[in-house]
Amino acid sequence: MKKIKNICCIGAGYVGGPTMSVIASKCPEITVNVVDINQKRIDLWNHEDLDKLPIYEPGLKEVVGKARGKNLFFSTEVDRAIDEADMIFISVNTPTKTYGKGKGQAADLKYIELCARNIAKVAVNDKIVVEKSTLPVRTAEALKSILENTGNNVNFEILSNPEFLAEGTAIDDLLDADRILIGGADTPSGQEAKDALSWVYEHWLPKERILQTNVWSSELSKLVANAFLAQRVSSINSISALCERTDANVAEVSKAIGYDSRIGSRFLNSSVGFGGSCFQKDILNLVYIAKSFGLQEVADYWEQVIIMNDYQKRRFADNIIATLYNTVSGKKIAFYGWAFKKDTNDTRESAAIYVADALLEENANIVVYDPKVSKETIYADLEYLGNKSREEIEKLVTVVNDPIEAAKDAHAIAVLTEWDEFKEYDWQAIHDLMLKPAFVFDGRRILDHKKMEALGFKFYKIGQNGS
Ligand SMILES: NC(=O)C1=CN([C@@H]2O[C@H](COP(=O)(O)OP(=O)(O)OC[C@H]3O[C@@H](n4cnc5c(N)ncnc54)[C@H](O)[C@@H]3O)[C@@H](O)[C@H]2O)C=CC1
Ligand SMILES: O=C(O)[C@H]1O[C@H](OP(=O)(O)OP(=O)(O)OC[C@H]2O[C@@H](n3ccc(=O)[nH]c3=O)[C@H](O)[C@@H]2O)[C@H](O)[C@@H](O)[C@@H]1O
Repeated sequence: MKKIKNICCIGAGYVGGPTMSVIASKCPEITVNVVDINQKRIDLWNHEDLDKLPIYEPGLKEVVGKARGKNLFFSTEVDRAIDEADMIFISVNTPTKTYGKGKGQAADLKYIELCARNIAKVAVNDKIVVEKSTLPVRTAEALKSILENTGNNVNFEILSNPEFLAEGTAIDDLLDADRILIGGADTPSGQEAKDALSWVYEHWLPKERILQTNVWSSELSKLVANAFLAQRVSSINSISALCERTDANVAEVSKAIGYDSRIGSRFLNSSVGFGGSCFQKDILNLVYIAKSFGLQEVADYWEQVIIMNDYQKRRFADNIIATLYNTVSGKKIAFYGWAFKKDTNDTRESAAIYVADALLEENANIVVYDPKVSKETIYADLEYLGNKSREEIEKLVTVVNDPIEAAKDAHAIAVLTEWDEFKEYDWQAIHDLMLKPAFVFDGRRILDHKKMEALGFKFYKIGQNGS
């Protein structure tokens, strides 16, 4: 069996960085080069202070600290890394297209294509090329065509190996993955490539968890896994609206249905809406693919997951406005949390951005506190939406490093991320500092209804009326 000696990963982002760090730490005999065109990002990966890594992920700095400089290297020398590698992972971003055909739905594959052309140009010996990025089903076909038509007559074996890690738990997810999915061609060289990649993962995972399939099943399974997960969140969020009208409690409903082993209890936490760089992007991609094959009903079915998520974010913002006597103009509203979930500094598609946008439309003054997100990121997120100028945003939105300061003289607090520290605050002290009546809108269901009411708050929790 072919034993891989040198791996190159193109793309040092939320997936490339942690994934390759774990591979390097578990496979000391393999040299792993993680390369990126973003010099600033690479400099941070190489920062001597491990607290300055470009990504915050529990356990990441320990893994990087163990392997970096030994068999794990971060650099911008893309061509050299491609040349030296037997196996090349492509882990670049695949955002939703913002222009042209498929705008707003299809995946933008320009970065993938650039990688393929670069690999083809540089490679002078056979390579296994692994799709790590999430891609539309049948992308491997396009990759193969580019590699074979622009390459130096070497053999490229293409595998699909989608990543299932979740941010905030990336290291644990990688170390103890439920499964590893490897799609490849059903030919002797395809089988050899699949076995070579399986061997890498077998350094720390039992063989039974490594699934081999054809390429198309693997590519499609990644989109389907995210669609099913997001669908569960939208399903329970749709029920949260019904709970608020009927005095049912969404947590009790989740628990009651989750006890059914066919349904299962995970991923049934009602919230202000799912965020993150992938759920929406991947479902839109699935919708686009279904439409492109003329499967309109299939497309409509999955699009509803996004529609429900948008509804949930809007509903949360509308409830704040309605509860604050139908006007938030000039009122100070503190946001606790900006990241799309706890334990990450990632804010892509975070519900907080959309709730803020809706309140800014009503001229609210927003003060944000998030333990891991920078001021610049928050401003950039709002600017990216394009509804307000940078100047207007800076006038209406303040970012602070202290949750108590955020609460001072606020009309309301909205909890947008489920950071553990929010549960530990001295909420009595916070209440004392706020204007009265002091409103708290819990979009993450992390605070106790009875306690908050006993402290004097007017307390609103997604999916639940009263205690
Ligand atoms: N973020 C997540 O939790 C997960 C993401 N994925 C998928 O993994 C892929 C990557 O996602 P992230 O790591 O979050 O993206 P990211 O945006 O954090 O990182 C991508 C990196 O690729 C680099 N890059 C782009 N084109 C390049 C090129 N031609 N040469 C060298 N570097 C280049 C960018 O500079 C960037 O640093 C996406 O397809 C995503 O859908 C899959 C599972 C989980
Ligand atoms: O392809 C990807 O990018 C990844 O997308 C998700 O991972 P991630 O987005 O990092 O985080 P999740 O834990 O899935 O949370 C996504 C969003 O749903 C929300 N959520 C999740 C679970 C839940 O019960 N309720 C809920 O509102 C979270 O707060 C968050 O905003 C998947 O869980 C990963 O398996 C996948 O690899």
